[in-house]
Amino acid sequence: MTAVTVRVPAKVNVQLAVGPARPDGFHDLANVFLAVGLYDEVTATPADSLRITCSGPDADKVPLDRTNLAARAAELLAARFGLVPDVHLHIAKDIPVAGGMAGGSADGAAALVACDALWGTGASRAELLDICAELGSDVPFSLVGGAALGTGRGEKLTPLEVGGTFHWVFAAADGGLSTPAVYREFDRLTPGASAPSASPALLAALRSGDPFELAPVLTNDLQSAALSLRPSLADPLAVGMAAGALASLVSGSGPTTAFLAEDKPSARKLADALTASGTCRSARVASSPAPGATVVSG
Ligand SMILES: C[C@@](CO)(OP(=O)(O)O)[C@H](O)COP(=O)(O)OP(=O)(O)OC[C@H]1O[C@@H](n2ccc(N)nc2=O)[C@H](O)[C@@H]1O
Ligand SMILES: Nc1ncnc2c1ncn2[C@@H]1O[C@H](COP(=O)(O)OP(=O)(O)O)[C@@H](O)[C@H]1O
Repeated sequence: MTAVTVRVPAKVNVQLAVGPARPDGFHDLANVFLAVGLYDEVTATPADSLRITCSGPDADKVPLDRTNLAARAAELLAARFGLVPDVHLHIAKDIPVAGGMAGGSADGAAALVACDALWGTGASRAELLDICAELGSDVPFSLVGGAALGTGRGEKLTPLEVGGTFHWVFAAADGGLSTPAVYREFDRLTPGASAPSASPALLAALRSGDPFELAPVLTNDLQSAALSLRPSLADPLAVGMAAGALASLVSGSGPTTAFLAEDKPSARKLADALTASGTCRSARVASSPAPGATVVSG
């Protein structure tokens, strides 16, 4: 095989319930992930050494060294199967970088699937999920996609049923937000956070597929922390509501903001209003759920 390309989705957290900091520095979560149809593609080709390249509007913000999650994925898979990770991984990036949409996690999961296919390692699903969890808390979800409840630090997944298609707008912001910094701000703002649990109303709304049922139960415990670090995020959130969003929230640790729309035409109108408002860098329409990391060629 000469090249394998894997397509992998972004995510939005439709519920992000955060507990107190654990002794290991992580937070226990009830993290309801929904994969959305904004995609990166990772192409693996044989090479003399491990090399990362990246294209796309945000490419200059992506590290091309061994800290890139795609590179780490190749190294971990190779180590497990006694191989040398000589591979060129090209990332065609469309997911906002450091935007709270798990773009780096997506590339880690995609690189893992691509290298597994290129090298013929034949890793089991359980082995792949194990490596994903080692790469980062959000990486297992990027592998499976769809919708899932993540517990522990978000890496222990239970698949969830989604009864229909939800239409979203995602407004990218200038500059990223550091995930550890947002969790630290959450700790400062929320002394005595209680143990997180999934909301039955939220799970029922996902099953219903009805955006009017989902809108009032969307929650993100990191939103106040993201707004505290970046108060200007209140502007796109307000513009989106005024322009007819059923709900608006910060995506994960931000600073991307997410808007739930009634249907696709409403989402397009909402995206136009957000773009025209000048309160965001760009606004994109996407629907959910979306499949996890999938080989698309090779
Ligand atoms: C907040 C969330 C919501 O899905 O994602 P983003 O919105 O940033 O994409 C995740 O919890 C981010 O997951 P991920 O980005 O994979 O985090 P990791 O690499 O595992 O950890 C990075 C750092 O985030 C903090 N962290 C992460 C997960 C967790 N449950 N508790 C934490 O406190 C820790 O400071 C950790 O050192
Ligand atoms: N493949 C990758 N794509 C983007 N960022 C990456 C990647 N690998 C490592 N990173 C690092 O991870 C940080 C967080 O990026 P990202 O995963 O896009 O955001 P978030 O954690 O908010 O979802 C980036 O600032 C970058 O330093």
